[in-house]
Amino acid sequence: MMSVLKLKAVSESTNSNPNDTAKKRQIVDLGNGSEVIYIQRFLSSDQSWKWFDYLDKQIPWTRPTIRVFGKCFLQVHKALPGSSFNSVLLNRYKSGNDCVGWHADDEKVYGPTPEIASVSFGCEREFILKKRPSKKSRDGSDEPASKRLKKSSPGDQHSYTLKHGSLLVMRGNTQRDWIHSVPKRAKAEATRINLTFRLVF
Ligand SMILES: O=C(O)CCC(=O)C(=O)O
Ligand SMILES: [Fe+2]
Repeated sequence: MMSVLKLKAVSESTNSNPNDTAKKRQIVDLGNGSEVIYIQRFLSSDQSWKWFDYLDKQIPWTRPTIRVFGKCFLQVHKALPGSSFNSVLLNRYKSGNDCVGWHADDEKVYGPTPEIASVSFGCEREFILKKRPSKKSRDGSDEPASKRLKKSSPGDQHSYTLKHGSLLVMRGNTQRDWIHSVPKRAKAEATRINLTFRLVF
């Protein structure tokens, strides 16, 4: 499913204005140590279209997902002091028919509390986070799943429209307690490219 590709550092600057970025930063506390940060205008529209064109044309999109190790060429950590990333996964959604099903990025290589920073280019798509339907709840109670399901509340699902040039970060216990997806959207005709920065141990 994935291939490894070496990519040279191509740019050190993002053109993002730190004051503007700070204004638009939304931090959502999902509870129990899970947190999401969303910055709608992380990159300017022009800069984001340059990235889109570069990635769309230069990456050999023979597979839907490509993993790149090494130096991250977009300085995402500037917006996230204290965070570090050493790999980036590239996803291309040719149209609204391409999607990612419910999953958590909880593989052992990402450690116990993975931080995942996702930058989006091109067509807007919906990103949904949903509380993980676990067999045994993480808060210590072990009621059957049927009972817990009835307790689900609107706070158990969060949806973001990932805009061109936006940054969404999942951190803390988000991969342990939540799952996420990018569902099919019949109306989304254009291509979306998404980069997810991760720290692989
Ligand atoms: O395309 C996205 O925004 C999310 C992709 C994703 O969940 C993943 O690569 O693990
Ligand atoms: Fe994911």
